[in-house]
Amino acid sequence: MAASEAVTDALRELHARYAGVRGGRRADYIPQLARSDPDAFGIALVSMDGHCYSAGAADAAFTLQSVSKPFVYALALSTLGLDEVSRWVGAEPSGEAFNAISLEPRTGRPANAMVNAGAIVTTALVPDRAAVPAFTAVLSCLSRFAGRRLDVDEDVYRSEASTGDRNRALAYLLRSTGTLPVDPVAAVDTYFRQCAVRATAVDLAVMAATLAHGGVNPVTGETVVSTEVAAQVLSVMATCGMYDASGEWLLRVGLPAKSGVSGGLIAAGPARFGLATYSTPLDAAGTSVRGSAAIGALSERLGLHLMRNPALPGSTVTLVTTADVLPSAPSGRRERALRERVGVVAAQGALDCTAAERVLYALDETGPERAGAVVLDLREVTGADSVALALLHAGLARLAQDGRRAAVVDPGDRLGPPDLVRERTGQDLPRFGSREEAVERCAQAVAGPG
Ligand SMILES: NC(=O)CC[C@H](N)C(=O)O
Repeated sequence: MAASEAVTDALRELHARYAGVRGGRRADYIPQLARSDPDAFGIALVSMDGHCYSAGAADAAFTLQSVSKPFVYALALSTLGLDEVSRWVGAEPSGEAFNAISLEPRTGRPANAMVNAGAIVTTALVPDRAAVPAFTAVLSCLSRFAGRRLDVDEDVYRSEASTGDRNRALAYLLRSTGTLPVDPVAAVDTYFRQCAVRATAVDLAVMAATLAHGGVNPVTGETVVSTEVAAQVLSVMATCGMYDASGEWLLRVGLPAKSGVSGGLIAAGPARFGLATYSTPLDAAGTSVRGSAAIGALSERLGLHLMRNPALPGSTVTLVTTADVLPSAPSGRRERALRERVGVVAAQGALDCTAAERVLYALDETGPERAGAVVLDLREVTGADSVALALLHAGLARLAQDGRRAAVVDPGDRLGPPDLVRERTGQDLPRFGSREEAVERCAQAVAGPG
């Protein structure tokens, strides 16, 4: 491993830059957390291919605390669906601290699943069965996100259970408004256990990467939750994950994230990376000071801000021209004139909706005055998602309606099976193995009989 060490070097550089930052205070309302090492600082990054990079104390274990909340929300969503979960817990930023004693005025629901009140309800929604008690389901879900068997830090659990009256008070308040479906004592106990689950920054980065990867753990390959649920969780993390600092965080860092009072912090770059840090001194919102500085810098350095993510220009269409200018064009006048009326468009890479629009626009650029027929060369296309395919098929159908002939160079069947193409485009689209063959046939067709 040498070349990819450059990624590790970037993390080491950030680690060195922020390790000396002194601000913030460790949480001490859970007495055991005040015993943590304030100097321990770890950073981890996991790619969508499951490659792990880290710097500093990325293997030091600590308790998840509120970082557990999005994953248990994912479990509740997977079990009950968004509509049922939303009957119990909202999805609006509260603008308040994580432990605020406040519920939605009209419904009595907690504002969202990231604040304590909402997380207690979310945990209470996890079915508690004799065969699979609620906490067993929670621990197994968190473990699948992490890709290894996690366990509970019993000291931290006992420390919070013996001092957590504010959360118990919240649970009783919830039951009084009819928004806690189970016994408050049991609900809070499961919630405290979930908060005391132990993991490392590397584990957290794998968990964040699983959300960023549409619910599939990129290290183990296991589908932990559906793509829909992963997107729902990331949405709530983006608007509510940092409590009363969520708006500012989205503005500056631009990533769905979740903080915890034990010093853990995760952020997810959808389809890009899972990021995590560990450092215990916290700011006023309960976020790790070094962690937020490091993840903010990493987002900036890697260009991860969700709203500043332009598609690379010109990376789809590699050629828009008429066949008469291609190197293989014959010298005869008549042949050249016929080939002038054949447009050629070549595309490359993976096609999504943005790329498909570029291809369709390029097809139009070759006609109709200049070219009567068009050859679409898809040999360098590596794949197309269903949205791109639907757009391409519809575009080819429109071309046919306009009376333009089309042919594709598509030996890899990137356009989909011929039956589907026929159904969607309303024609038997001629397919060729080489561009030259396609151009020749189109030129003959444009010339017409004789
Ligand atoms: N922000 C947090 O990490 C809070 C979690 C902690 N267990 C609590 O309920 O107070």
